[in-house]
Amino acid sequence: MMEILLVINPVSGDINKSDFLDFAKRAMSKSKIDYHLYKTTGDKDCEELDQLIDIYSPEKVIIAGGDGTLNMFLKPLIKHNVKVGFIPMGSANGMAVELDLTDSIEDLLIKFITSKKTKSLDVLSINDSHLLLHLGDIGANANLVANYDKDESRGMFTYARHFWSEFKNLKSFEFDIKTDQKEYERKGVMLAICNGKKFGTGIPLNSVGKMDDGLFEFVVVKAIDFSDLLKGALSKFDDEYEIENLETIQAKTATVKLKQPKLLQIDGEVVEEFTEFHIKVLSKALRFIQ
Ligand SMILES: Nc1ncnc2c1ncn2[C@@H]1O[C@H](COP(=O)(O)OP(=O)(O)OP(=O)(O)O)[C@@H](O)[C@H]1O
Repeated sequence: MMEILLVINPVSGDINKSDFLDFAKRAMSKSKIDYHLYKTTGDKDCEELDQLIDIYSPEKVIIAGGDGTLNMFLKPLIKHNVKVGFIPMGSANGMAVELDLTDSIEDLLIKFITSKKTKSLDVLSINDSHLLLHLGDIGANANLVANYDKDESRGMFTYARHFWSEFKNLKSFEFDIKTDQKEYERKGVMLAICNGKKFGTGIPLNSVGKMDDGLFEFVVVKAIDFSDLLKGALSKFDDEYEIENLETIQAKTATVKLKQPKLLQIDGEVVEEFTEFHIKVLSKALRFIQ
């Protein structure tokens, strides 16, 4: 059995990964680790990874890329029940905050190579076809991500430009949520689906989420004013802070119905428009290396 399959997204976050790759190759050769390297191409990567795991049966798959890169591989990672390490090298890296991956990328790699400990994380299944590890939403943020994706320029300035234009033009929309417990009729500018606590930019959107509790949370954002956003951004370091105008609804399963079709964004990637979707928890489905 092979020890490690290292997956690298060469384009994520506009970061050059050749130094990291050199470091990884040296570290693994020095430790006499049997490894295989896979660089993503942006085409059929998920199927490729599924086949590589079939062929090599690695004990661990370590993925270096952005949140979207990790999300893209959830299906085969869960199917093969392999141990997973994630090295955040994307532009926003919300997952890194959530998973507390604060060490340097080199230290993280060494930890993932050497550690035998794992923690199993829940994954959310949407309409039995899309998997969500961290956070999804419809409304303001999904539009923001879609417009940012279409823009040829990248980076924080471009993101900020889209951020302001999106949040200036917020329109609420109506939706019904039916959970395993209760039914809700709501209106808001954003409906977030959270497996964990943190929001992409560090805003503590949901304070009750745990990634291994068999539950997920909806956060209904009823209206955002700029002072709330500012407070949210400034409270990065203060987990106690919660933005007003938020309602949290916890569930094991749920169906969401929208009056009009809306874009759904999952782990930083825009999926498609939905008027109805169903969410369930795949309890402790992903074995994450600690
Ligand atoms: N070699 C490649 N060339 C172009 N695109 C790729 C390549 N490999 C992977 N991708 C694409 O990269 C995306 C995932 O990027 P990811 O979200 O991890 O990085 P990111 O830097 O956070 O992205 P963004 O800049 O959009 O926030 C997927 O859509 C995938 O198809």
